[in-house]
Amino acid sequence: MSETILKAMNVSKIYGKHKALDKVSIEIKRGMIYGLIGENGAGKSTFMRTVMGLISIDEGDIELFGESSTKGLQHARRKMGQSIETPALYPDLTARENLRVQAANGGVSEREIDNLLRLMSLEDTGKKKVKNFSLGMRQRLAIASTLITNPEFLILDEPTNGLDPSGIVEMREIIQRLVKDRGITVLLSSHLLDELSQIANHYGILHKGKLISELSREQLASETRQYIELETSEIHKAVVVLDKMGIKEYEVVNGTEINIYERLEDVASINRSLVLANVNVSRIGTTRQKLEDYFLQLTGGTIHA
Ligand SMILES: Nc1ncnc2c1ncn2[C@@H]1O[C@H](COP(=O)(O)OP(=O)(O)OP(=O)(O)O)[C@@H](O)[C@H]1O
Repeated sequence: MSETILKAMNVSKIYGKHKALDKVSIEIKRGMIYGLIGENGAGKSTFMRTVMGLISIDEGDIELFGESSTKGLQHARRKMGQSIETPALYPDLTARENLRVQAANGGVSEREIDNLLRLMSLEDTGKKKVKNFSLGMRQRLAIASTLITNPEFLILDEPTNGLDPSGIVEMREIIQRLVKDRGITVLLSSHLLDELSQIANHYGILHKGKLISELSREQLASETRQYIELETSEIHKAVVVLDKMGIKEYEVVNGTEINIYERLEDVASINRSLVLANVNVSRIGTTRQKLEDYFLQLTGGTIHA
């Protein structure tokens, strides 16, 4: 069993009469990229702030790297980095100069700064000043500055928010690289499940302060899997045709239904083959349960993006 990095147990946070977090329990193990998904106001930032110790909790317990005492947590938080409240970037300095300023207290070498610039795909920014950076570049530099202290656990609040599609892809690759190259465990948030599903390998769904579901990547994939639904009164004949077509990933659901999990784009030719073999097809079509539909189904609401 891999090491537990964060264990939040029944954490509640109340603002006045509003319960921003309601008994939230989350466990994050080393190497996970844990995606916290929820619409605006669901409590994502509040949860991240409690983990970082930026705000106090009203109920529950937080354990980090096995530490839960006040002193132990203080110590554990030194192994963490976060993008919730990052040091300001200096607009008139270059990426390298900014990192030098952040590194001044930490005794970080130029070589490590080189590594960080490379890791964040900022190595070619040369003399360009931060004020002329794109939002994506600025966000990557902000993450680089949190990496100066060499954290083992990184918390990123909506890291892809506001980025254009290519910036999103770049950020995704960088986060995956951080996990692969440096073994950093990551907790990140988004209000788009579709977006998170491409980065994270574990998901927690927050809704109105409550954690309503937790899933692994595999569970999410099977919950939202796309397939062809075939309805026929002649299941046995249909199976023979599918086998002949070399289709292996299918499931006979009951006496009249087969789910086909491959060749989703081939509905027409599957239908043709069945009909040519005199199979009586009453219905055939693709079910596409998109991730956002799944999210809405769970939360029973609308997303305010
Ligand atoms: N300092 C505060 N005082 C009062 N209420 C607050 C405070 N901070 C957050 N809240 C409320 O707590 C709830 C959760 O906010 P939070 O920022 O954690 O949501 P979120 O899921 O991160 O959403 P967003 O993506 O909009 O930041 C919201 O209803 C918000 O208005």
